[in-house]
Amino acid sequence: MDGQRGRRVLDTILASKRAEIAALLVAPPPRVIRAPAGGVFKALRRPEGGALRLLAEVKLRSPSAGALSSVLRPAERARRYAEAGATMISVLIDGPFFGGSYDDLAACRDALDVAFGAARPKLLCKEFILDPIQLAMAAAHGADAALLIARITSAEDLARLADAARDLGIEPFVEVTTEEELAAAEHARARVLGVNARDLDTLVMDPARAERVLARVDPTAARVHLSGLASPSDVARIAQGPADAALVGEALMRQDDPGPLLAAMVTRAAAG
Ligand SMILES: O=C(O)c1ccccc1NCC(=O)[C@H](O)[C@H](O)COP(=O)(O)O
Repeated sequence: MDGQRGRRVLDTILASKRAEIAALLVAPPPRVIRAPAGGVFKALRRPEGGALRLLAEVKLRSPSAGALSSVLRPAERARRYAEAGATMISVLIDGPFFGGSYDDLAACRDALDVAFGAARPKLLCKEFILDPIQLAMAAAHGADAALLIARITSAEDLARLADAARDLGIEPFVEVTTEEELAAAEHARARVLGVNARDLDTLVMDPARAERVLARVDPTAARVHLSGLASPSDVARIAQGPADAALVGEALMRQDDPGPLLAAMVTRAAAG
């Protein structure tokens, strides 16, 4: 995909978010509140000599891939991810571009609570967050952590949003692409840091740049590789580097039953 198109996609997503935020600010608050679990940082840290943690994503479609599998409903897919060994489940809640919703997040949380109780994987709300009202929605619908994308905010707004997330008891999971964005994440005191191999302005994958930026993240943080992993051997390659965890979306979403592929990835995450 060319760079111009990527920038247009991100700009269109952000324009749609601003309209959604305006509507959320005048809507009644959600009626059911689901308390966050805490412990996200610890869950994502890789023990000395231990296995890379895996995060599995629910995204029904994406601007780069188009439609993905919808055979399993999000809650059933989240349950399969948990059974196959995911430490965290990321739920894309954007509707217009990714086919998700806050209701999907709540359904995943309720299903995981029933099936696994306190041993359930943590839940990440993946959204283009520009305003604290979106964090309140994420918390109410069952998130333990919320994605904050350094590319789409100023450093000061990123720090304010990270504080607002902590005030709600959810972990700010800050996504960066470049060294400059890493500095903004550090200013926001993020301790869970994702480095995206996909540049959101161009939608182009650059694993070498992701590896370079990840190597510069404070080693006391939970360091997460994001995007572009398609196979167990891709996971094994990341497991040999400094990352604590890696997130897999599209490759799992291409599977009607993601269990076998995720289980094979979990095996290679341990073996390196
Ligand atoms: O996935 C996209 O096309 C996309 C477009 C614009 C903004 C964000 C986008 N994706 C978010 C992500 O980076 C991924 O969902 C996530 O890291 C998983 O990546 P993958 O395993 O490559 O699906």
